[in-house]
Amino acid sequence: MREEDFVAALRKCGARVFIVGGWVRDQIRGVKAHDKDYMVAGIEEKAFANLFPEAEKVGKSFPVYLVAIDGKKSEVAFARKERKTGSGYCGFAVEYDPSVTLEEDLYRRDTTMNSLAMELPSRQIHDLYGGIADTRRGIIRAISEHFCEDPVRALRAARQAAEFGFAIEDNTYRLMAACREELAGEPAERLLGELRRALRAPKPSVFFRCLNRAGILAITFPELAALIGKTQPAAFHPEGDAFEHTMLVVDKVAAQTSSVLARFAGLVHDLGKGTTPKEMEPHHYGHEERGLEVLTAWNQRMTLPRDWLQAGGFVIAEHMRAPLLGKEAKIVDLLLRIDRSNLSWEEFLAVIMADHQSLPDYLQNGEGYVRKMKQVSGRDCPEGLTGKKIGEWIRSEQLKIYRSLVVRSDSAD
Ligand SMILES: Nc1ccn([C@@H]2O[C@H](COP(=O)(O)OP(=O)(O)OP(=O)(O)O)[C@@H](O)[C@H]2O)c(=O)n1
Repeated sequence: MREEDFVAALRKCGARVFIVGGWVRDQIRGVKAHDKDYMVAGIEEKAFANLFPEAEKVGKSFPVYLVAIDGKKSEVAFARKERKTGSGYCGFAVEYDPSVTLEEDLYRRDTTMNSLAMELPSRQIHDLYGGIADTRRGIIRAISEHFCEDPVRALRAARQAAEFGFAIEDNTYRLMAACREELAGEPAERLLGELRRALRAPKPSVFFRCLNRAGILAITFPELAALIGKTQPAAFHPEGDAFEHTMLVVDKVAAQTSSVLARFAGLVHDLGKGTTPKEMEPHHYGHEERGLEVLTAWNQRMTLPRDWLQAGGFVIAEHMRAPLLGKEAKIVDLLLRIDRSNLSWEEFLAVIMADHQSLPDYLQNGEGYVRKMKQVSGRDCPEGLTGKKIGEWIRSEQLKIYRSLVVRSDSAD
């Protein structure tokens, strides 16, 4: 159905139709807007369903319909009011009868930039809370004290600050802080959803810094908050403590690759520094082992995506020794391990480079070396070898190949 037909049918029944939220905000930002969300006011649900029998009802606590408009399935919601009845994001009573007005619907939303509505067909923008000015000035501002009614809005604000390069104003920080208690009871998937989107941002560090400034990093991601104040040798880390170092690394990885997997691995590479005994600081001997324990505990707390867990664990275990190996046999083992990991070479090297600033030849050219080494096949082994002996022969052949390649690349200089 064409948008204009959808709108005309509703207006014939006396309803008003709006595009709301992120799409309108992104028009003002002048960036390619994502999917349109529609909101209708002044119509009974039954009348709507009769008008669009092909619309698919979704949403449990309040009706949202999926309607094919201009070739895309778009969400259509009814103007609604929300009343807090208990804790957490389920503790709401929702009212959505036809008497609910545009003003009431916009008031229950999170921030001014997300409260803009474009009425159709006139395309008039309703800006009740100064959302246009805030969007133009890059300011994230809660509409009212209702902000705290969904505590995950605190993470949304921090994530949108990272995504758009916007600043959160002071009173909104206060409201984010007020979400503290209820955040502890939020489902992990909602927090991880925001973390995933924050990791896609150009500078993911902004997300963690905003949470920290609001005093809620320790509630949401205590493993990262534990890095704050953990000192490091100044000669190697002029940037400051282990948290500052982690923020630097995650942003550097983000500058190299759009891979969320690599960015997560960068985020967690030094988690073990958060549990270094005070008397050992500024050194963090054994932080690789401790880091794996912290990641395991984080996973028990939140159930991380399996591929994040794998990539994070791999980088935690390898990041210190990977660029410092001397023995060829160890280098060959490492190169084969990297190849078997769930990170691509580009992803792994982006993290190591962000952490160490430079790469030895065996890492820089590692992918090519491994490609050649993997050509060795057990089928070519000398007759009479069996079982373990075949494995040993393959390894010694791979080592020979590695040695020949390294010599060649050295002499080519
Ligand atoms: N916790 C939430 C989630 C959403 N919204 C409102 O619902 C709209 C649509 O939400 P959603 O599509 O999740 O996000 P957007 O803000 O549209 O944009 P983005 O996906 O870029 O975050 C938001 O703009 C906001 O008005 C809200 O008030 N509180």
